Formats: sequence, structure tokens, C-alpha cells
Amino acid sequence: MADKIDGLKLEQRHGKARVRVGRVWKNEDGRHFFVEWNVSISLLSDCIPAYVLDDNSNIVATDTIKNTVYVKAKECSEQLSVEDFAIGLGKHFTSFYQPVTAAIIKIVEKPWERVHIDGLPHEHGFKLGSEKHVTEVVVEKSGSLQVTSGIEGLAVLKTTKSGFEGFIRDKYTMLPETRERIVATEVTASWRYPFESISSIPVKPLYFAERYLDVKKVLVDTFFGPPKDGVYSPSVQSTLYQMAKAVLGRFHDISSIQLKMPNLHFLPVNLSNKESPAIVKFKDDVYLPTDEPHGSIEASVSRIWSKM
Ligand SMILES: O=c1[nH]c(=O)c2[nH]c(=O)[nH]c2[nH]1
Repeated sequence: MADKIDGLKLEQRHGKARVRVGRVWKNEDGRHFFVEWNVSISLLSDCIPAYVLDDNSNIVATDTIKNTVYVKAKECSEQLSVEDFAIGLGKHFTSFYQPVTAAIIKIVEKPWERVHIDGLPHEHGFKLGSEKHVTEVVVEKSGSLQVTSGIEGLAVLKTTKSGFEGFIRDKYTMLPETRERIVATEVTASWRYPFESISSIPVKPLYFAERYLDVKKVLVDTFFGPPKDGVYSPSVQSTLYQMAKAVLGRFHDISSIQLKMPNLHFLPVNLSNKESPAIVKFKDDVYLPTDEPHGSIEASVSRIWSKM
């Protein structure tokens, strides 16, 4: 929300960040389901008078915004995806409050996973996994909608089938060309769904939750290749593109995907001194793991007919 006041441009929004909520659903057969969400909400509304005239009459108190998260969590009697929860919150804020023209809802789901004991799924036991399911939803009063989902912290590594050759060489270049190295990254993925209004989102329960798992599987499978032979990666850039292309090729309800894949280097270890020129001589075996500095490699891939 922007406005011109005193010859100045004032842009503003308000909301509540990092509202944490846990929700359990207990099936009659004794099986429990659990999610933990960290919710950040931004409301777009004309609150300029609060900034310049000490008039708070258009403000939804951020405390009320926080309380709403708990009320809506209580009202969800059935298990639902983090995206559907975000859309429900956005719908509420834009329809319940006259001044609110749009709501931006970001949620990070903590990766609680059902434990297995002796191979059997536990009815009410969960342990923390690693990568996180995230979403950002923008809902407008008109009912128009943007849904973005993503993965954060998907750490993957291959001990071979990776190289890097043919890059620019100049007087500052020390890096040798190689067809044998470790490649490791922590994938951050973010993809956009094509649904443009609340009425066009699929009614299938847990649709977004299933799609999240599908996308994660395609990303992981493409990174690693088949279990026996793997797949050769000529660069992180090439692997990133293959991963993005696989997702867009497989899921027609995804219009674009952004991938961030830092190159987490594993440096060869060679140790020597004057007496012993090769105490440790690197033979693709002993590495110095580093995450600082790291290569930063990111790209967005969209269908050309997409609106993004
Ligand atoms: O896959 C890679 N891409 C790069 O752009 C790059 N740069 C670098 O030093 N090593 C690598 N590896």
C-alpha cells in the first residue's frame, strides 16, 4: 500500500510474524496426525492515517491477527495441507475486514515425521526430519490468488558422477578440471501453481501436500539418477536445469520453479612437509568439507506461456 503524503511516498503493510501453532487430529481408529506451523501474515490495507494522523481505526491489531491463527487451527476439524490453511487464513482476512485488500500468508511447516518402530508406523509418535515444506499465498479481496510452495534445506550429496570442465581459464584460475568429484548442495525450491482464484483450486483434500511429496521425489530422483549407475553431472548448473525440467515436464499444474543450489565444496586433502612430500596424497578419498565460501547457483525455469 503506497500513498503520497507531505510530498513523500509512504508504503506500508502490517501483520504478525512467526506465529507458532501445533495441531493434532485424532482418528477414531487411534491413529494421530500432527503438524507444526510457523505462520507469518502481512495485511495490505489503507492504514496511512495511523502513520500520519494517529488514527488507528483501520488497523486489525497484530494481536488479533495472531489469535486468528489459533481460531482457524481449531476450526480445521480435518487434516489439511499447509497451503489450504494459508488460503483459508487469506480468505478470512480479506473477506472479514473491509479495509483489508490483500493478505500475504507465509508458512513454514516443521518436518515432524511419523516414527516407525520395528518397521511399523507408530500411531502417535513423531520425530523431526530435515527438509521443510514452505508456502506463500497471496489472497486478494476479489478472490484472486497466487500459491507458491517450496522446499527448504534439502541436503543431498553424491560421492562420484560429477565433474566440472571447460570453464574460463585465466591467470587467476587455480581450479583443475575434473570428471571426478563430490557434489553436494542444500536445495531450496520454490514453485508456482497456476490457480488464479480461490474457486479454481482443486477440491481434493491434501492435494497440495501430495504434490509437495511428488515434487520432492522428482527433484531427488533427478539429482541422483538410478540407484546402480547414477547419472553424470557436468556442473551444478546442468543438474539444476535437469531437476527443474523434470518437475515442469511431470506436473502440468506447476507453471514455474525456482531452484537455489549452493555448491558446498569438498576440497581434496594433500599433506606434505620437507621430509615427507606426500604424507597424505589425495586419491578421491580424503576431503575437507566446507560450506563457506560456497558457490551460489540459482535459476528459475518457467513455461513460456506461463504468466510469470
Ligand atoms: O558445478 C560447478 N559450477 C560452477 O559454476 C563452478 N565454479 C567452480 O569453481 N566450481 C563449480 N562447479
